[in-house]
Amino acid sequence: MNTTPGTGVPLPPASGAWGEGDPPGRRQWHMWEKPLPLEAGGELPGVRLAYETWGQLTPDGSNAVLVLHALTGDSHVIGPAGPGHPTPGWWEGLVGPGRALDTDRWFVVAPNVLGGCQGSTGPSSRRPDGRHWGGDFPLLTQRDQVAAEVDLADALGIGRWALVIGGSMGGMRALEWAVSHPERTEALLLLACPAAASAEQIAWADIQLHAIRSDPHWHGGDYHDAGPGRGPHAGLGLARRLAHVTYRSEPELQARFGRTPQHTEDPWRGGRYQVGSYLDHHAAKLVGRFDAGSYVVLSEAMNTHDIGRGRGGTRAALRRVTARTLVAAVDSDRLYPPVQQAELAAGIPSADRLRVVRSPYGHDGFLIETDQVAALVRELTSS
Ligand SMILES: CC(=O)SCCNC(=O)CCNC(=O)[C@H](O)C(C)(C)COP(=O)(O)OP(=O)(O)OC[C@H]1O[C@@H](n2cnc3c(N)ncnc32)[C@H](O)[C@@H]1OP(=O)(O)O
Ligand SMILES: N[C@@H](CCO)C(=O)O
Repeated sequence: MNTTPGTGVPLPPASGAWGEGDPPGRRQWHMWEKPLPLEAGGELPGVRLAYETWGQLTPDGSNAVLVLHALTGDSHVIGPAGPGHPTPGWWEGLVGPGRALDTDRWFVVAPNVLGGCQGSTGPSSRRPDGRHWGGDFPLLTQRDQVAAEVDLADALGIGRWALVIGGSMGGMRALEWAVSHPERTEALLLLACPAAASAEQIAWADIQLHAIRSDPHWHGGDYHDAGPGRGPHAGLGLARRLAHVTYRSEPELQARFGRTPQHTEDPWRGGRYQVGSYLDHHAAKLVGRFDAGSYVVLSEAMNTHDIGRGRGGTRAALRRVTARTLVAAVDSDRLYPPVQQAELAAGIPSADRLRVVRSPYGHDGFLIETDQVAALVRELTSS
């Protein structure tokens, strides 16, 4: 078995690893019958969205909740790792019987984002002619991704979501839902996301894109047929290392790792500090479960995020939202700082005051502080 050097984490085969195959489990697929028209022009044929659901849809369709994942998430909100699900659920504490999104009450739907690599159409998927999309996969925007999710909602018979919830990239799509389809979004919970990607967010993403594209195994994105274990793994690993630092806070890293060497390694003689080893670990885990092409497509899509584009600017766009809304910031988030969520809370007429998730963990706080997120869900769904 090929493994990421020095980690033992298995590398995916370059071909057939993502976006294809129908592993057993709860995952289902929705196929678009027509090509999806894209905001940047052109269209995407053969679109499919992978999704998972929990609970039962009521006959009037009024209890549906849409959960939207972040950059490297997937449809597997809860449940163990298994075939097709390399990680256990990423919001385990939030969804299930007796939890804030109580599946005895709510019908919870979680799609894998368009452009992703866990069942939905993305660069590692095959085009109608059988070749991988690779570097020919078109530029997507959040609006395209939401348009694909609208078709899924229609297919499931959901005319209006009782709640749309998302953090980070998922929050961008949740916002896009509420702005483009206010009549279909009854309540909205936005976590750690902006109205538009800022210069700094674009800058961090650009550096990550450079890391991937400068990997000699990138081949312009056409590496999916390169053979088992071949792909821009080093570039993707670099991108994840950098991103992961932005996902955490400086005080957390300092308190947790300080200047401590990793076990018996000596940083003065080529060994690693603990924090370097920690980043190596997260890089290797991502390389083992995620497609670099999807990472590029989704990062570029996040860079296009600007809720006011073509809508008379951010303030005018936010005024379209009619959903009962809560916006929450993570107090230590240096990637999507609270000032961005304050702008959302102030600009959405139906939003209550900005809520703050207290966490030492930085941006990842929206994934880690599930008790605080659960309290916000309960507040929003009890009224
Ligand atoms: C919606 C979505 O975003 S879905 C995708 C979410 N999941 C991911 O992004 C996976 C990457 N992980 C993360 O982003 C974060 O780990 C979270 C948010 C999921 C969880 O955060 P935390 O619970 O604080 O985990 P933390 O960052 O401390 O990482 C723990 C891991 O680091 C490892 N680790 C800790 N210190 C070191 C070290 N010195 N050297 C090597 N590995 C280390 C631990 O062994 C543990 O490994 P494991 O996850 O394989 O069991
Ligand atoms: N850990 C999250 C952070 C981005 O919000 C992810 O990988 O999706």
